[in-house]
Amino acid sequence: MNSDILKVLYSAQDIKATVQRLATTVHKDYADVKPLCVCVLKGAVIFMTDFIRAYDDYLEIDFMDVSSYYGGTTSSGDVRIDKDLDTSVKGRDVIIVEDIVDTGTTLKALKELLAHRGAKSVKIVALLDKPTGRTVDVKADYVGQTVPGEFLVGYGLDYNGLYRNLPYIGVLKPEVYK
Ligand SMILES: O=P(O)(O)OC[C@H]1O[C@H](OP(=O)(O)OP(=O)(O)O)[C@H](O)[C@@H]1O
Ligand code: HPA
Ligand SMILES: [Mg+2]
Repeated sequence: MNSDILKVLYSAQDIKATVQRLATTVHKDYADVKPLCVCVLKGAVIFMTDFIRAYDDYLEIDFMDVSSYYGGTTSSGDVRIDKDLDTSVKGRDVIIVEDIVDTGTTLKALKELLAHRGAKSVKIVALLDKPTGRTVDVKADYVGQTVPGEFLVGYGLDYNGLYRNLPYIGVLKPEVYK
């Protein structure tokens, strides 16, 4: 699996420091509230589990499965809800926890949906932001790292369902998907 990686962008240690910084920054804005952290399956699952443990205060969690990629390296532009939340977001301060903002399709749709359902506030914490990929107008409120326009894998990010379990984030060798 490691031999499929062209270069490592963020080591496990880099990611740990980034996640801790994000949790501390986000917490400052939620000092008096118990936010509902919504993990966007499956990519954000690794980030979410580390983020909530670095967040040293009351919070609740829930999960939503939204897909727009269907296994490839380019977005289809459509978003499909495969698993909905169990929790009502009405009146809640929601933090969407996402691994990467690329075209922005997933997060724009999700943010609008949760606001429409009556969330008191909806903010986005994204471990990675790939601004060169953006095709729709959406911005994460908290960003861990801004990344170049390459296809990344590891720490939750997949190619064809694989590489999510890499402890680091790296660039896949183009010959793997070409
Ligand atoms: O900004 P976008 O262009 O929408 O891309 C970002 C989304 O794409 C990936 O998820 P994907 O839909 O591939 O599903 P997964 O999380 O199950 O890997 C990634 O985890 C983000 O959720
Ligand atoms: O760079 C990426 N890697 C994996 N999944 C993704 N989904 C959007 N961008 C990416
Ligand atoms: Mg995802």
